[in-house]
Amino acid sequence: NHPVSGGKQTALSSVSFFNPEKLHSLTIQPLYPVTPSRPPSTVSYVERARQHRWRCSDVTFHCSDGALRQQWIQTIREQLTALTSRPKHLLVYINPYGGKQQGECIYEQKVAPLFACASISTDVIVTEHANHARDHLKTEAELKKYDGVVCVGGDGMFSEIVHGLVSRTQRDNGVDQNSPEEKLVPCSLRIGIIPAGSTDCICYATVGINDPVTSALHVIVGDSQPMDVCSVHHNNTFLRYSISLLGYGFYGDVLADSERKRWMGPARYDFSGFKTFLTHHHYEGAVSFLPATDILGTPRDKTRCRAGYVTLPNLCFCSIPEYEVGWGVVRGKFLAINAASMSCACPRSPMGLSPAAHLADGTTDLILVRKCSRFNFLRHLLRHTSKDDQFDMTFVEVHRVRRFRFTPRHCQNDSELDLRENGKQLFSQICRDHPACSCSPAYSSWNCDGEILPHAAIEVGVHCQLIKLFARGIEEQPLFEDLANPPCAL
Ligand SMILES: CCCCCCCCCCCCC/C=C/[C@@H](O)[C@H](CO)NC(=O)CCCCCCCCCCCCCCC
Ligand SMILES: Nc1ncnc2c1ncn2[C@@H]1O[C@H](COP(=O)(O)OP(=O)(O)OP(=O)(O)O)[C@@H](O)[C@H]1O
Ligand SMILES: [Ca+2]
Repeated sequence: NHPVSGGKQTALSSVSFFNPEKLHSLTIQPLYPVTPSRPPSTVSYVERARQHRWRCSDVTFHCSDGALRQQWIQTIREQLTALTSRPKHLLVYINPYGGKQQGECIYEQKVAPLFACASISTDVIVTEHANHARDHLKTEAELKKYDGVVCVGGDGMFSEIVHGLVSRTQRDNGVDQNSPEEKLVPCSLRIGIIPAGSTDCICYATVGINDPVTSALHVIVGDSQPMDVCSVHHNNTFLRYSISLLGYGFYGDVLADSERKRWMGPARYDFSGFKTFLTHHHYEGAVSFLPATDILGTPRDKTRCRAGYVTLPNLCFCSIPEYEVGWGVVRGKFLAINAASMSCACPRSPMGLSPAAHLADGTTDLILVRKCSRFNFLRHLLRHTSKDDQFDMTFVEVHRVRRFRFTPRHCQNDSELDLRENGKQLFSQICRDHPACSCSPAYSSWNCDGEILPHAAIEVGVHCQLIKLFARGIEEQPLFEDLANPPCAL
């Protein structure tokens, strides 16, 4: 019996509302009265749009009965207070130099107004240098004050937050990160990513799109998506964590080259990708791995990690002793050795490096691309841009694993670093000896979520569901009728 109209109006106050059926709503805003006797009220809510985008809309209710109106607002407030998963106080880090250097602008214009509308208070830190956010989280931040940490930036910025939070959690719990066998303690605070980077692969694979408003709305409604984290060690020394891609050979060389071209912005990856493709270096070594034998899926099946995918936590990291399963070893010359702990879907490759990889199953997909012709490697790369199976090639193999190690051929015991130092010398010596050959250097670098690692010989273990994001995984595309449905009133 009460007329409903759309459109935004200035709010007097706001509370949030959530209808799990179709709409994930946000706020009800009792408005300035149109006439003093009949003040309308506006409910803001989340509406699904195309390609996994979420948008904030609102609906205005007019009610002639002031008491009834108050009752509506009261009821909505009570319902919202009962939603304990929604964050109320967030710590926000903005990288002003990520991606196209739009981080601050994106946050101020698109995200801050939504947080304010949802009554979320924030402490905002604009970072002043690389690792500012990581070190602040590791040592100073008063984490008890917050319900979550949000980063505005790309995958590199997200990685900083993960390193800060994971290290802090281990330190607070007396866990030694340097031991590769150690079981790490999961972080309690959820992490939100407002995409403003070059690749935004974590955001793309956990939300389905790199759109700041969509990500802000996932934070507001208090979504939670657990994620695996790989720890990387060298000689019992902790190096880094990886959440998306650990890549040696092609992706390591692309990254090393692209770091020198940061001024090009996101286009640096395409430039360096093309250059690395032409260079066509291969690297020799041995990969040993512990296959995940107790899981249902394989990297070659057609299942996709989608919202609501459930894993069996009791089958996660370290639950099966290594000696029961046995390690596999593959030796040879490789163009690329990639470990994808999640699909690594991104705008360059909408299905990702490993389309069937799961966000939170305690495994990583180890992809070995053996030395092959440029033409065949191009065919393999091109398949990342379509639905064709990039693993269905004789020179490619893929294993779903819980741990793996890589030893480069020229690495003997602890002398790897010396060799690496002298790597260029070694390479040029070889090439002087064989002037007509097309030798590859002895070593590539590991690309660990967009950071170069200082060692080629590494040991990697997957830690099942070590962190949680303000996300829900990629939702199956809703039917068109759902999009057309008008918002539900209370
Ligand atoms: C012919 C087209 C083939 C296109 C094949 C594209 C496959 C792209 C797969 C991208 C996977 C990204 C994984 C994400 C890694 C992130 O943790 C990390 C940090 O942000 N990003 C990068 O390291 C950034 C890595 C960016 C890598 C870009 C590689 C571009 C390759 C271009 C090859 C061109 C060959 C052209 C030959 C004519
Ligand atoms: N104030 C700052 N000045 C310089 N570097 C910073 C600053 N804040 C963060 N960084 C560093 O910038 C690097 C890149 O940031 P970010 O991930 O946001 O963007 P990107 O590299 O363009 O995107 P992507 O990682 O998606 O490719 C990060 O590794 C981070 O450590
Ligand atoms: Ca995984």
